[in-house]
Amino acid sequence: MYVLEVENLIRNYQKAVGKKGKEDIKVLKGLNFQVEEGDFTGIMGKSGCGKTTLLKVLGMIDKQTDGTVRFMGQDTKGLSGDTLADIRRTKLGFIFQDYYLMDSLTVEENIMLPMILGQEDAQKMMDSAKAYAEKFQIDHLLNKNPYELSGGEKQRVAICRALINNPDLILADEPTGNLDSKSGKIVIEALRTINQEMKKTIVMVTHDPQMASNCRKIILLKDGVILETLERGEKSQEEFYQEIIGKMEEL
Ligand SMILES: Nc1ncnc2c1ncn2[C@@H]1O[C@H](COP(=O)(O)OP(=O)(O)OP(=O)(O)O)[C@@H](O)[C@H]1O
Repeated sequence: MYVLEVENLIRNYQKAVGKKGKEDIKVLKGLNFQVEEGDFTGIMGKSGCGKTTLLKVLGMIDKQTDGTVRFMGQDTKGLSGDTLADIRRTKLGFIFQDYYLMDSLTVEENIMLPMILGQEDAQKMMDSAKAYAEKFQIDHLLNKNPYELSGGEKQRVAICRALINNPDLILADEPTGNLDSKSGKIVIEALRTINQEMKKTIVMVTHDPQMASNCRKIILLKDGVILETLERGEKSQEEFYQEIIGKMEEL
């Protein structure tokens, strides 16, 4: 089963030229790929090549200019804003570099937020939040506010929030980008657990080859097209890391 099917995906932005003119900036120039259920797919490429743009379209935060994105077999093109918002809240989990936690809420409330918006039963929400917090060793922080936490702890809160509705797909944009290497390792370990134990499908943007070597597959973007897709296959993580480093020179 494909979680995502992307066909001829094009995303242009418009730039003002002179007083009245407009010019297209072509960012994604016709991408084709699929993400299978259970995949852990990385997206890599130079700064400005369109990684975040792609993740936003896959996460239905942004719309493509042309082409097709099917999520769980459904073409997202004709869906209303409300339907897209429902899909984002119930079927997708987002993890961002900057965490996007609400400082005015406790850690527990932050984790429960997608369920609160869905008006779920209070006890069910608290039980789920506690279970995920225990799984990622932040249960002792449930009554604190995000501003009292380290970056690595914040990102684990964001991971729990991303999982709380049992989504079909997790989208992560540079999830270790703001973390030191020790916290980054804890976060990537959490993502591996989510993928391998919980069988969640993950698409992760990263510029870090060490992070990327945890993926099963890597899409390399260059100049708005897919330069190559790397498969880990039977390679060890170290061998895959070396392959990624080699390919990065071509980006
Ligand atoms: N809303 C927008 N309007 C116009 N141009 C945009 C907009 N968003 C992004 N761009 C441009 O599109 C290109 C791709 O941006 P994007 O953020 O997707 O790149 P990226 O690969 O994620 O970069 P980085 O690794 O630096 O985060 C860049 O040239 C950027 O300036």
